[in-house]
Amino acid sequence: MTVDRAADLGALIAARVRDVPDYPQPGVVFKDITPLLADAGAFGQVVGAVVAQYGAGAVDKVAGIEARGFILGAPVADRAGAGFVPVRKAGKLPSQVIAASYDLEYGSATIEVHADAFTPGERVLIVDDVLATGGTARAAVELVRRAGATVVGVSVLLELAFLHGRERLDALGGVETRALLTVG
Ligand SMILES: O=P(O)(O)OC[C@H]1O[C@H](OP(=O)(O)OP(=O)(O)O)[C@H](O)[C@@H]1O
Ligand SMILES: Nc1ncnc2[nH]cnc12
Repeated sequence: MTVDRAADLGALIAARVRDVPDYPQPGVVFKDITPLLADAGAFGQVVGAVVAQYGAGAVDKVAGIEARGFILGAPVADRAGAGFVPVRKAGKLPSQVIAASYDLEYGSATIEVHADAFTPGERVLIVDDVLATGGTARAAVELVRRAGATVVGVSVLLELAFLHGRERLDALGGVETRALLTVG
């Protein structure tokens, strides 16, 4: 019997991510990952699946995007044998930063990384929970590249295809976008 592990994991994610209508504003269906995080088995499988996309040792740093990208990105970095770099919302990092601004499904924001977070040529995997319009991930790619490092990919738990984030990342060129589950 053939077991489709990707389909199994997709079904598990679909079962553990809760839709919250009209949050944080009317018309938005918010994808709440907290039930998945609270399930030890599901959380572990998700982290393992992202690590397996590239294999341990294939990336030097994992860049996790505040806030939910921290929750996934830090254990991915640990299991992949990589360092972790926090990509933070503006004004939170203490030392010299580089910044990028962007729009997302429900507003606009600025993210920052420390200017010395990456060594030129380092292989960086960007991790977040949701890819929606792609504004956040695109800004993160821009920051990593401006810091002189190489983006090997963007990995997310959940892609909202109807918001076309993947196309925005594809337009940058050289970015491999992977989602454990794509909806819409
Ligand atoms: O593809 P986009 O349209 O850019 O949207 C995706 C981003 O939106 C959410 O973050 P949010 O800014 O809500 O921050 P949070 O993780 O702190 O809740 C999510 O965690 C992604 O980072
Ligand atoms: N609908 C959504 N749910 C969760 N996070 C998001 N980020 C952008 N859009 C989102």
